[in-house]
Amino acid sequence: MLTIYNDQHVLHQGKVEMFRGELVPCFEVPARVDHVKSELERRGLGSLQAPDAFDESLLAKVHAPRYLDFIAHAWDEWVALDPANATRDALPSYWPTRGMRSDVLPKSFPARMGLFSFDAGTPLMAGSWAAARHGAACAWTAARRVIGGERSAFALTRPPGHHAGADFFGGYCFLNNAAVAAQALRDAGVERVAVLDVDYHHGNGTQAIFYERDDVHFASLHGDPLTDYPYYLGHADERGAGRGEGFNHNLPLPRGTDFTAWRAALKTALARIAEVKAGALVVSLGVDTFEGDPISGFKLRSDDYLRMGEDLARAGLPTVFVFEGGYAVAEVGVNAVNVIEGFGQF
Ligand SMILES: NCCCNCCCCCC(O)(O)C(F)(F)F
Ligand SMILES: [Zn+2]
Repeated sequence: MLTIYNDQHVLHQGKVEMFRGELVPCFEVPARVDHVKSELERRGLGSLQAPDAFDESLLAKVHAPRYLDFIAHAWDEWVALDPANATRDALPSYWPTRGMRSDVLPKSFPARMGLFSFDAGTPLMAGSWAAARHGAACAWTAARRVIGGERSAFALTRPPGHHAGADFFGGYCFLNNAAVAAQALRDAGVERVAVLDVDYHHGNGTQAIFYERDDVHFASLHGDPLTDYPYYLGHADERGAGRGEGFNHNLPLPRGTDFTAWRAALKTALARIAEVKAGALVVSLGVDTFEGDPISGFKLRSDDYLRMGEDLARAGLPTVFVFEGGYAVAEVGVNAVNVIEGFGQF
């Protein structure tokens, strides 16, 4: 399978994140992508390409212009506040909640950090924008290769994207790579695109971006939001709104879910994707469903990812894989590439 690789991902390397009430070293580290890349190369699974030159205006098809403008200049504003900030990651501290306003753009940079985010676990640093922007270019390029006739393509990138909404970052995500890929497929004339999110965490950003649309069907298997991040979206009763009614499909699963139960949910999600007659598939490929993942709660084992790849191939759709989560760093390469291998062998 063709892989489009974001060689600028190393520019994004957070120092700390807020986790269970204290600042801890970031889980979302460059080594995650390095392990996947070296495993792809070790198995000789297809070539690695750089992304095509990317027209940034494409981002405005899934993200709000005022958000893009903020993110693109956030680091410079952070350092302009205080030169000492150049040695610190930018993190939000205040957020608008119920009954407060988000239509007015505050002058305060810290206030805008909170307006455009939903957690304190997503540090922003000097190279974050460049890494995220190049990652979106990878997802867009992977979609273009599939439009051009490739059966599948893999956007190997970080930071991840599925928690990023039209105008907010969070969950280690700034730009929604899967949404960029889905929109690229739509722009190329695919009548209806399915986004299938297999990351442990619900893709709240992707759901929100397409929630009122019937041309992109969103399906997600994830840890039940009653107990798991992102907590405030991802319930089974969220079925879409307006034209989008019926084109959102959440399958929350309890902590401790093993592959047998997980695979049954995947079958249900794929059956619905066939029913809505999707012409192409974007997979938000997170492998934090792994039993050894430090921040997640499912019990999938490494060989299960081969089966997952085979099941995804059986859907018989042109497929764009976009790398999302997975924090058991030693095994993330084997687990992610097992999906790619399983898909390709089928
Ligand atoms: N007590 C729970 C703390 C949760 N901290 C944030 C978890 C973010 C997960 C990110 C991800 O894995 O969904 C992505 F794919 F986006 F990278
Ligand atoms: Zn995740």
